[in-house]
Amino acid sequence: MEKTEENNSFKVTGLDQTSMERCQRRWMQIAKPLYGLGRLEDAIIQIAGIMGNEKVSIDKKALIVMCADNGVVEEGVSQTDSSVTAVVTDNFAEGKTSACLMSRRAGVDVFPIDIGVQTKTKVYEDKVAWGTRNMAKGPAMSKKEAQEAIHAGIRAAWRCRELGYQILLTGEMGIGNTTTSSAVVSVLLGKDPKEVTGKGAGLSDEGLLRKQQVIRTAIQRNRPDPQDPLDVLAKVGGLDIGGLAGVFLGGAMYRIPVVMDGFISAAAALVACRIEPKVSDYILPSHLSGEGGMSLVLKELGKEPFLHCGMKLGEGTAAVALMPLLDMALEVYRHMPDFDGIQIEAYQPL
Ligand SMILES: O=C(O)c1ccc[n+]([C@@H]2O[C@H](COP(=O)([O-])O)[C@@H](O)[C@H]2O)c1
Ligand SMILES: Cc1cc2nc[nH]c2cc1C
Repeated sequence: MEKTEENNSFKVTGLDQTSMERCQRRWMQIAKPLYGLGRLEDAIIQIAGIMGNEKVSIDKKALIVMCADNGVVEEGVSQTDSSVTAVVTDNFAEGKTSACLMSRRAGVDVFPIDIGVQTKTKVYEDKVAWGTRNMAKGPAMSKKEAQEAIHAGIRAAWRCRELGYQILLTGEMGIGNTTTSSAVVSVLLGKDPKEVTGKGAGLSDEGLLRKQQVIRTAIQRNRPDPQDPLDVLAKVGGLDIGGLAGVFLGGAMYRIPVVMDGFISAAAALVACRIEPKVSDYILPSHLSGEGGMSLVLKELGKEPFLHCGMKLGEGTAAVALMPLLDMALEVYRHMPDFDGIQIEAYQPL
């Protein structure tokens, strides 16, 4: 990525070690088997390091859903056509999506953003373009558009911080975005499209072969530079991926934990970490999406998913699904007696 004034403003500092040590000490004092809550304990320690406070709180949770269309859909890479993006985006406005319903149960507030749907929608608009161009024929976006998408994501993170949100969850809606995500991951990890591409929202075996070939063509035609994440995002990515990369960057800049969702969100996290590697400290994974190269991205980012449910719905659903687990771990962290407390109770008459 070129060194511009804007790039230099991605200021990310490290985790607060003192808060992490205090948090770890508290976990060790709690009257339970040592490391009994496993990686849920690590997650709370990580959040303490991000917040700079061992008194961890993630009561206010925001799911940011980036909605956008992808020009490559005209190549027949998805089982539905692009009009579905706008329909589902509008359903977000009415709370009628899987992510909205799950969020209602998990105490998460949902913020859908139209960053690039090809028609007018009913959700908050921060449109960089009316969809991207077909990457099989030329670059999906200009570098400026890719940069603007990232900045829209940073703005969304900033607005959430201003509203007092303590954890950000990433979600997206965009027909064709498993194709763009596969292309981005293929280039950034140096893998053949075959290794990272899955059936998305439900392609046939034949459709999958076509999708892999379209991705191969797009990469050959545009020759994105694997050393330049912005170039990769612009040429074979999408506005939703760019927006989510911005949310990851913004979360790290404003010291708010950001939860990764599925494959599209993982591709965005990869872009953000290639722009600024320190962003990785601020990312919590949620699940192992059944889609394509998810495990390769998780490995590259050094993240172990918490959930292995075979989910691949997108919208932020798996990030939301992780919230009750974190809330339960926090309940123990905050309220469980420590070993001393238990000893005192043991002397009470039965
Ligand atoms: O998150 C995932 O891993 C995931 C995997 C497969 C499909 N999706 C969702 O399905 C849509 C993209 O599927 P497709 O086949 O049109 O690329 C998009 O709106 C995503 O939210 C999401
Ligand atoms: C109906 C539908 C809902 C979705 N939500 C996320 N991706 C989606 C794809 C389809 C096709």
